[in-house]
Parts: sequence; structure tokens; C-alpha cells
Amino acid sequence: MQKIRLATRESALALWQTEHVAARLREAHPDLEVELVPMTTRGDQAIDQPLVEIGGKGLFLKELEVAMLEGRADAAVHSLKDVPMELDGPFELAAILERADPFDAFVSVKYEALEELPFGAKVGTSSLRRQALLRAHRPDLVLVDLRGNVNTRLAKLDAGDYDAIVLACAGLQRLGLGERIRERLTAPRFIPAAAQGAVTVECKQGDAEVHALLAVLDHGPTRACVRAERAMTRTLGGSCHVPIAAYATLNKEKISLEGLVGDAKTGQTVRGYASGPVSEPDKLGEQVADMLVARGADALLP
Ligand SMILES: NCc1[nH]cc(CCC(=O)O)c1CC(=O)O
Repeated sequence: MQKIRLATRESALALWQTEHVAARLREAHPDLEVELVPMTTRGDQAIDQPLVEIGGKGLFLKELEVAMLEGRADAAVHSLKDVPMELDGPFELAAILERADPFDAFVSVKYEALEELPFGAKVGTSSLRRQALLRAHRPDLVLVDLRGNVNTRLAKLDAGDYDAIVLACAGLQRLGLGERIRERLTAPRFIPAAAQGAVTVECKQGDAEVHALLAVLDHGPTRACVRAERAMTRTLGGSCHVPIAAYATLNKEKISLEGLVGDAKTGQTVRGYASGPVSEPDKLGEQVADMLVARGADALLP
């Protein structure tokens, strides 16, 4: 194989991530030609409608998967956080790259930290998980919907529409906007979404040549951790319709997984934690999911 074509969304973040994958591939395979195939998805077009109403996060993948099925691209690069817990169709995640900063960022023009926001301050985020966690720590805040790509959200903050917004640290850092992070909202106080900060490359199942080219980018420890996080979320029937948070770390041969289910309206949260061998990430994810349900999470799930 002389050339590999990488499908990507056209947002600045998606293009950065795909350029990063392209550079890593060229480094690993000096004779390989790597080409980007940028495309707009329905998720990018309908940015004025809430994601839940137009069909959820899978929308960001669909067009890229169709491009692979129709032979216009060989692989697709995604933020793993945006990839549904069950892939819909004959696809596989051939590579999961080493995770960058997994945490959320508090971003504000005037305020240094979440705790410094005045009573009743207006915070923009459309993520139900971020809303639930913000409510849990600061029940007084007024939470307002905020969609769009990272630059659009920052522009709305700078225009004075919000006192603060919450974004992923990884996205800001990748775009050279790391200095906009006022406070890192770290675990266990603020648990991220499953796989936040990790980039993945998807290809068609059974496409052995493409798979082999991509597999050299796979990072085993990241794959094990996000596997536990995604298994927990999947077991809870999670999608972006429910605030679910999952964060795993690997220490020697042991994965520790912290999980949370919340209610975006009330800020009520249920937490669970367990650890297990790196060889059984799915089992650990299921175990923490069961623990969350036993502690009352089912009352918060649909
Ligand atoms: N939902 C959009 C999205 N998907 C991935 C990232 C950030 C990068 C990452 O988590 O890898 C973002 C932006 C954000 O949440 O602020």
C-alpha cells in the first residue's frame, strides 16, 4: 500500500488531530503517502439545534464511515469521546493514541477559578455531564446551552455572553490555546467523559493492510483505560443524553476506575470506584456500572 487517505471533519480541532495522526504515520512508514479527506458532517451543520434532538453524537461519524464504505477514504480520525459506545457497522478502532490531558478546563475572562465565580454567575456548556458536575459543586450557577466548535465557544465567551465556559483541556492545548485554561477541573472532583483526551483511528473491519499500518500508533495503556471507561458507560446504557463520567488510570498492572452518574437539573450525583487487573478492563467497567446502579444511579438513568 503506497497511500492512505484519512477522512476528517473540517473543524480546526479535527484537522489538528488528523494532521497529528498523519505525521505519526509518515514517521512510522517513511514511504507511505498520507492524504487528508476533509468533510462536513450533519453534526457540524446543525449547530443551532441541541445534539440530542438531531440524533446524538453518532452524527459526527456517519459521513466519515460512508466515505470509507464508498472507497473515498481508508480510515477516519475521531476524538474517541465522540465515538458511540457500540460502533454501528463493520468498523473497528485500529488505533487509540496515547491520551493527552483528560480533564475539563474552566475558562473565563474575569475569574481565575470555579470557586471565584459570583453567586448566580452564568456558565455556558451543553454537556449534561458538565452541567451535573457544575450544579453539584455550585448549585447557584445559571447554566446556559453553548454549542459550536472550540473557537466559536471562546468567541461567545469573549463577547461577554457568559461569565465562564467549560471545555476540554486537550482541545484547547491542541489548538495552541492552553493559556486560556484558568483552572484544570481534575478528578475526583470533576470526572471527565469516557475517553476524553484520546484520539482514535477507525477503519473497516477486516481491512488487514490498513489495520497493520495504523496499529503501530496504538498505545496499550490508554486502550486499557478507555476500554474500562467505555465498558462502564455502555453497561449503563449511556449516550450523551445522560450525565455519565468515567475516568481510569493505570498503575503497574492495575486499573483504577472512578465512575459517576448525575442529574443535570438537580446536581445530584452517584459515585463508584473499583480497581482490577489490566487484563480485564471490560469486567472492571461492568463492576463499577453495577455498583453505581446499586447505589441508586438507575433512578437517574432513562
Ligand atoms: N464534544 C466535542 C469535543 N470532542 C472532543 C473534544 C476535546 C478533545 C478530546 O476530548 O479529545 C471536544 C471539545 C470539548 O469537549 O471541549
